[in-house]
Amino acid sequence: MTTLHAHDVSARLGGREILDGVDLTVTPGLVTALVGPNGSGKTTLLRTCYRALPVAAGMVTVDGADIASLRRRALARAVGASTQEPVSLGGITVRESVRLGRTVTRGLFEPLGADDAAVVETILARVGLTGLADRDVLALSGGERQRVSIARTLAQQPDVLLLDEPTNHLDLHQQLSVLALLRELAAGGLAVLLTLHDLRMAVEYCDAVAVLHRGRLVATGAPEEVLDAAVLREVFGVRGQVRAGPDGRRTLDVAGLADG
Ligand SMILES: Nc1ncnc2c1ncn2[C@@H]1O[C@H](COP(=O)(O)OP(=O)(O)OP(=O)(O)O)[C@@H](O)[C@H]1O
Repeated sequence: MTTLHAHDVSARLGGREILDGVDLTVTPGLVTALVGPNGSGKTTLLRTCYRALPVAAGMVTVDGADIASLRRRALARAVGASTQEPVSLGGITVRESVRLGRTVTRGLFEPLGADDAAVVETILARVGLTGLADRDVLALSGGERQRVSIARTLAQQPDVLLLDEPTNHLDLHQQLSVLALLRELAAGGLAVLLTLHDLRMAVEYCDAVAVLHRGRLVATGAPEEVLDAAVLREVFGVRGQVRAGPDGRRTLDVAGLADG
């Protein structure tokens, strides 16, 4: 099982410091939601964790190894990222797009075999894409494309799964099924970190939340511990609280905007 750590990570974009000394652990077996207001640095932090953006200071490690020094294929085996970038330019089918996830951990001339085809079919089925497998990726809705991006990352079979807003184009049924799939994968030992705007989803479906505010990680831990009235007010500007129901399920009640 593989743990990803961001150690005292700072990042700069356009000459501005976007992240400032972030320490975050992405633990195997848990689904961790990275939450925070617009512009707080969530996507930037995620990008440093899969080396799409170099850190200005600090280090990201997987099982103790600095990802800056990993070879491309070793990094792809350790860390997979589903981003908000378009899944491909088109002209390829959903199945072919998901197959691309198998190639990133291979050499250029290492052909895919029957095992790879079986993995692709299993993942297409798990993400509910079997019926769309022969469609051109450009002929899909936003939500369908989002699932292709997730499926392609899963096809990579990484130990740490990073997802940038994996549910933002999905209808409620698909949102819940993606979150259920992530929980299932985490139960199998994967470390999962996803950015999420929907705090209710984070509270109800994630094991842990990490709160970013103005480029700093202000709290991390179980949702009911982290999202207290003060954090909801000061970071998110709302009045609210996390409640535990009699069945043990957590819910987030938001009463309205915080004063001022
Ligand atoms: N290329 C860039 N150059 C300069 N600043 C940038 C660049 N990209 C992003 N930023 C700034 O970095 C900050 C953090 O952006 P980021 O996308 O990480 O935030 P976020 O928390 O993911 O936001 P959102 O919830 O709106 O998606 C924002 O203030 C944004 O304007």
